[in-house]
Amino acid sequence: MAGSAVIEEQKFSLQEVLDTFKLCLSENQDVYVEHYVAGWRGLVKFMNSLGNVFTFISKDAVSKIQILVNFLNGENGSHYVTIQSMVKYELDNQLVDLDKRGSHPESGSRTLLRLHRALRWLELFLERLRTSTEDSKTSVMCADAYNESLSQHHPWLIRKAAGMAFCVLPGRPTFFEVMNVGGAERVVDMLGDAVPMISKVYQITEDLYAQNNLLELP
Ligand SMILES: CCCCCCCCCCCCC/C=C/[C@@H](O)[C@H](COP(=O)(O)O)NC(=O)CCCCCCCCCCCCCCC
Repeated sequence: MAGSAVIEEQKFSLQEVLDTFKLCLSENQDVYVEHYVAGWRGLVKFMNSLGNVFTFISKDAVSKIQILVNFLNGENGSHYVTIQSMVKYELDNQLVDLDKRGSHPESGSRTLLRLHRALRWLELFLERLRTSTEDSKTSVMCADAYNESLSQHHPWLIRKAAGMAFCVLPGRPTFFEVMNVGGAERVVDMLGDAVPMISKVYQITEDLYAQNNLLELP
């Protein structure tokens, strides 16, 4: 048993994780919640393999993933198959706290919005990684991507803690190794494939939330 766990760990590749985001889009450009959360699960697994410093970040991501999985497996699960159907169902049934937190503090819509904002960070970070050179610093790329996106939604204390976590990110060579995709050239190819996909999922979600005035959900 222990042996097979090790083999499984060896097989883990960021390529598979990012491929999950490809599965998110339906023919009609709806976004499947199941694959969206599976993508995040994989990312969290990757982040955990980088060290314990990231635990406070992964804990929050895991609890948000769990909220969405619970909806998906719950009695109203059929409404949670896509982000589009989830938003419609929750809005039609007044299941979202729109202005301030009240009786629905953990709606699917507000929970997914948090991951959606983090997806923008991921898109920016991966794009930086793709165009980086041997002497680029992952900590700087990560911080720049964060400051340009997610940090705007975080209070000072979280920004401080995130900044400290970035400082202990492994350097680019180790980072690429843990991704387990192959040499730098293969990583660049893989990212060239994955980033446009992630951008698309991000943009579709962003448009949906904007149309419904949900971008500032408390
Ligand atoms: C690999 C480096 C990992 C750097 C991760 C960068 C993101 C930094 C985010 C810091 C979040 C700190 C935790 C707390 C967050 C919450 O306050 C906050 C608001 O929630 P609330 O409205 O319910 O209170 N939550 C959030 O914004 C959601 C954050 C979700 C973060 C997920 C990060 C997963 C990172 C996956 C890394 C994968 C890297 C792959 C690159 C090849």
